[in-house]
Amino acid sequence: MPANRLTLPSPAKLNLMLHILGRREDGYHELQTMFQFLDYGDEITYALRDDGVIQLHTEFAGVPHDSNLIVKAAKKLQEQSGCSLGVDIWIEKILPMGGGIGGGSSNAATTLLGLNHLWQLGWDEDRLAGLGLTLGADVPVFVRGHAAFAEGVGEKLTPVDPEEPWYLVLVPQVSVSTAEIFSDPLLTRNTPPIKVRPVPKGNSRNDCLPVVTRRYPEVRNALNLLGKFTEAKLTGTGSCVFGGFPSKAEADKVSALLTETLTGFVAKGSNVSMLHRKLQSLL
Ligand SMILES: C[C@@](CO)(OP(=O)(O)O)[C@H](O)COP(=O)(O)OP(=O)(O)OC[C@H]1O[C@@H](n2ccc(N)nc2=O)[C@H](O)[C@@H]1O
Ligand SMILES: Nc1ncnc2c1ncn2[C@@H]1O[C@H](COP(=O)(O)OP(=O)(O)O)[C@@H](O)[C@H]1O
Repeated sequence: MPANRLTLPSPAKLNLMLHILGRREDGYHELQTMFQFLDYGDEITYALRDDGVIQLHTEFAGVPHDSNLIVKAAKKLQEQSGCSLGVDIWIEKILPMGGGIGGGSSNAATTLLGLNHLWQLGWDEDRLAGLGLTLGADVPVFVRGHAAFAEGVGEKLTPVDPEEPWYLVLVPQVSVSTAEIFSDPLLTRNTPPIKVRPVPKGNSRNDCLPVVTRRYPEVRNALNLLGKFTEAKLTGTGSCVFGGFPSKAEADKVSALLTETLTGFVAKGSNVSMLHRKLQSLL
């Protein structure tokens, strides 16, 4: 008997570097970025319904039910698969919104994989990633579940295996809109593409950083404080900043000093997402 209830993790991601190569005719930007997952994230529970209704029971401040990426992902999958089943959904949300750690995209990907399992659709990963891309540029990497060098708008993925340090992630109390940063006239949009693989060391810049720090003093402050202990970087379009440490103890030590005044958390970097590790254990 297949389970009629499923609880799955929905991990965060970091952009270890992010270069902006240019702007396409549709306004989207061509990127080169490196994604790695964190063993840290939300937890989503799905319970099967046989009446076709899709109901998210957890309320999100500022996000109407039908605009939630969890609901959008479920509805699209239901429509495109012609499935007559429905689902009740609850989420324990710990990932900050607008933090550049991909919470919304991750929730959408977890929902696609979770419902593919619960509704027994048998879709393969290519098909799920294709549907995911229509929900957001970052969804495919969460569907694939392996750390990746990404090109295009983030959909051309090459699996990579960077080191897996412990990270201290600081969460400045501001929500940064991705669209706002990409529409800033001062954004660097002409970084030459990296053509050799693996990506040579010294390419860890994030082209969004100058624009984000100019607009958000809170992010500048977090980068300065963390930068006293390790190389401090911005993930995605922010607001979160992060730094790597060789052990949990060292990350915890710096965390104890900085989280007196700032919000943050410590988590292990991971090249195989915890969602995929959990799904593997169900098979
Ligand atoms: C740049 C990244 C790096 O991971 O930023 P974060 O959002 O994670 O900070 C992502 O690719 C973001 O992906 P995602 O958050 O899914 O973006 P989307 O919802 O698809 O796009 C939001 C808006 O940002 C702009 N946008 C997004 C991605 C891109 N490559 N070029 C763009 O110009 C577009 O104006 C778009 O309408
Ligand atoms: N399930 C969801 N989780 C988080 N944000 C969501 C979700 N559904 C819709 N959103 C919207 O998407 C925006 C971007 O969210 P998120 O992916 O967390 O940020 P980022 O891409 O900066 O990491 C939020 O500000 C919110 O309005």
